[in-house]
Amino acid sequence: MTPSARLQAAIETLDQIIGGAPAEKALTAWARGSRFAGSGDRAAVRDHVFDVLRMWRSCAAHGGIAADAAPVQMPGVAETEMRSITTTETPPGGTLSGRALILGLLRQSGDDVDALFNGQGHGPATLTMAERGVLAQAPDIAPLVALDCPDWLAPTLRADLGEDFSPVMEALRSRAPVFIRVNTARAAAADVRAELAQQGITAQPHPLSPTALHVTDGARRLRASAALADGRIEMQDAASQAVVDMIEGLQGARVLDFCAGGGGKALALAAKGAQVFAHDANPARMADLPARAARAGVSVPVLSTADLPQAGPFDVIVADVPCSGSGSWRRAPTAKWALTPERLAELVEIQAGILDQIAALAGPKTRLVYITCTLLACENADQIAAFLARNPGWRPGATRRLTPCDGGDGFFTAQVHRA
Ligand SMILES: C[S@@+](CC[C@H](N)C(=O)[O-])C[C@H]1O[C@@H](n2cnc3c(N)ncnc32)[C@H](O)[C@@H]1O
Repeated sequence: MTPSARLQAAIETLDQIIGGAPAEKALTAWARGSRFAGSGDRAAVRDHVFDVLRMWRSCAAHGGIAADAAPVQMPGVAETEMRSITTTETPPGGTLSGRALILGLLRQSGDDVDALFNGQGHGPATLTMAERGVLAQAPDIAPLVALDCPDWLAPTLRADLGEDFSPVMEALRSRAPVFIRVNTARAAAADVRAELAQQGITAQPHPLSPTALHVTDGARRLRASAALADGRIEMQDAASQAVVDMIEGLQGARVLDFCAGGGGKALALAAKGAQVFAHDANPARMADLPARAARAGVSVPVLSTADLPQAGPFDVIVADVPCSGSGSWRRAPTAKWALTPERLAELVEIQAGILDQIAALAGPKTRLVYITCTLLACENADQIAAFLARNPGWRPGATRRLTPCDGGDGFFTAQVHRA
């Protein structure tokens, strides 16, 4: 496919998303109906679509969508949770469309729109007079639109991030870097790097974690690598690895991963020599964990809620709680537009409940480790302060907050100990 044809495919996929289709479904449907597309084409179309999802507001504004244009219905989000995204002061007020969004994207990246919208082959039709009119005008983009920040959340993010607000919001507009975690129980990082290099995959050590390698070239070849297939590496963000590195004394420790989900943290904990037990309120989320653990050469027994009271005592209980995910909006950009004040309040309540649940499971020597991938203080430091206020028998321990400006996703971790 030509670069223009890939853009046209992204335009059509975005039209499906505007119509209410979840992004992944729309991309899969396009790929199924486009057997001629190779893996490079599919990757390029996906990149265009996700670039727009990350920069939806600014793409709409640069594409000439006016403030009163149709509300953006983010894919996979219940109607009650949908928020309208308005792009103020952007004449002349076209209709929201995949074509306008892609125009807005190209305008921001400085690409030659005329050369790409050339009407040839399967590429987009040539520019209309109205589109030429939009492109001819100097864009007048409000600062929060330029940062692709939801208006309602800006005061909170500003207060919580301080001078990091703009750099962090800017970073969240870009693609996330690709990281792997070397399973150091099975392989040395240097050997993995050398093996990957032979397959055309360049991976560099990263300061966030000694187990992290930043894949700077050939990331798409990872899926076919023997190291991934046999559990010597896992796909895992570097900051996600860094928060596990913070937990001391893991060798031989009995650790409960209370919110294990797919098991990313559980496997990282086990690789450090912990005897890890996995639990999740939604056991279906742990479906892949046994196979992943076997591949990594560890055993991670799954505990049901009914098993928990008898399974202790644990040296460490980790709660990688559900959160707004604001630290990982690069990877899951629709979450940025789907979050509402009501959902955030609900998450804060769930997190407080989980902290109380793990405290109730703790023995006299158990340490609690709270983890989120959010940047919001109400889900992070404030949550821990509220827990300590409710529970005078606990004292604060090590805390760390990472933002995308540190290189990985935004993460927060806080440990609490018996007073
Ligand atoms: C951030 S995800 C966990 C990610 C996982 N630890 C990893 O590293 O791949 C949060 C998980 O918490 C689970 N969860 C939500 N509410 C819970 C609760 N009250 N008790 C336990 N787990 C809960 C969700 O099902 C979800 O799998």
